Parts: sequence; structure tokens; C-alpha cells
Amino acid sequence: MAARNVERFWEWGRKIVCVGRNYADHAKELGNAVPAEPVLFLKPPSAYVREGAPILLPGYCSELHHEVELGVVIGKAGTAIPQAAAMHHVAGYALCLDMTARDVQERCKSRGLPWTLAKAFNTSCPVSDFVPKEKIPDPGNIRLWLKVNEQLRQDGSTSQMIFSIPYLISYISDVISLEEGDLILTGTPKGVSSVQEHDELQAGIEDVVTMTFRVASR
Ligand SMILES: CC(=O)CC(=O)C(=O)O
Ligand SMILES: [Mg+2]
Repeated sequence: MAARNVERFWEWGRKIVCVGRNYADHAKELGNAVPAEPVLFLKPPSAYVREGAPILLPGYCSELHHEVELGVVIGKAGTAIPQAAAMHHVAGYALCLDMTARDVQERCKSRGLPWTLAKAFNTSCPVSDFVPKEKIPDPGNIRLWLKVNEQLRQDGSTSQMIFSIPYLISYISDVISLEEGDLILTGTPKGVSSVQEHDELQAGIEDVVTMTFRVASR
């Protein structure tokens, strides 16, 4: 069998581990408490969508939100990885959107139900090209931005994250072993807002990588 290339991690069928409420200003804008420990949820590999294909509005959602996030691509498997060794397990990064059916999430929250329908639907994880680790020497201090129809909606820095990337890798891998090709979404800064059919979303990690997606109905 030909060796698989981590640069095409989205084709591997590996898990996507997402961190919620990792930026205090975003937790605040949604009226959520700032967490004492990371809030985790999962997306399946079927959530991936690549540039050229649309983000599909789930039929049961009336308020689809964008969340721009730094994605961390795992290059070396591990369980209970110590923080000091965490960055040795990183192959690189990707620009990601954590598309969220916000109305559905609010209903789930009020009923104490899991967020699966709100977070894990097909095309809920638009993802950029792979960014090799060397291109982002300080992932804890880099700008993330997102425009909808050319209007800037999100503009934050990973320096605002509550839990650092090494802490997240250590925390997650203590509970869920990380494998090569897994992706960690590290949370979103403030400015999330709803998108409609035909909207154009442009996002970037500083000027390192950008991507553009359109929203379409199913
Ligand atoms: C409230 C959320 O949807 C949490 C989340 O995904 C985040 O990035 O924060
Ligand atoms: Mg998110």
C-alpha cells in the first residue's frame, strides 16, 4: 500500500477534536461562562469540506454561524502526552471553520442534550490546505480573520486563547488517544455571526494561508 501523506490529512478518516469556549471574548458574546477546563466535542471526518465545494445549510437549521479557528494537525500518535513533549506531536496546522447550527445548539443546551446535530453535520468543517509546522513558528500568537461578503466579522489572535496548544494536546490525549492525521480545532475568537445561502466566506491565518467558501442549500 502506498504511504499516506499527512498533508492530505482530511482524506484519512481520522477524528476531529474540537475545543469550545477557548476565548473569553467569544464565551462572553454568547453568554457562556469562561471554563475552568477545556470544553470538548467531536466532528466526524464526513464534516470535512474543501475549497471548491459549498458549505451546505442543514435543512433543520435557521441560524448557521461561522467560527474561524486554528487547526492543529497531529503528526505522531500519543496517549497522555506531557505538555513539554506536546509540540513534537504536531505535524502542522490548517485554517478551519467550525460551522455551527446555533439555533439547534441553543435548543440542545437548554434541554441538556449533546451538540451533535449543531456541530457534526456534513460540511461543518471547511478546511484549508495543510500548513507545515515551520511556517507558523509561534502558533500561540498568530492572527485569525474571517470576512463575510468582504465585511470583516472575526479578527482575533491565538494569543487570546485560554488554554495553550501544548495544554490542549496533553489534556485531550489523556482522555482520547491522538493519532497521526487527527485534527484539533482550538476554539474561536469573538465575532461569530450568521450566514445565508449564496454568502461568500473568506478566512485567513494572518497571510500564511487563506480560503474561500460559498454557502448553499442542500
Ligand atoms: C459555543 C461554541 O459553539 C463553542 C465553540 O465551538 C467555540 O469555538 O468556542
Ligand atoms: Mg468552535
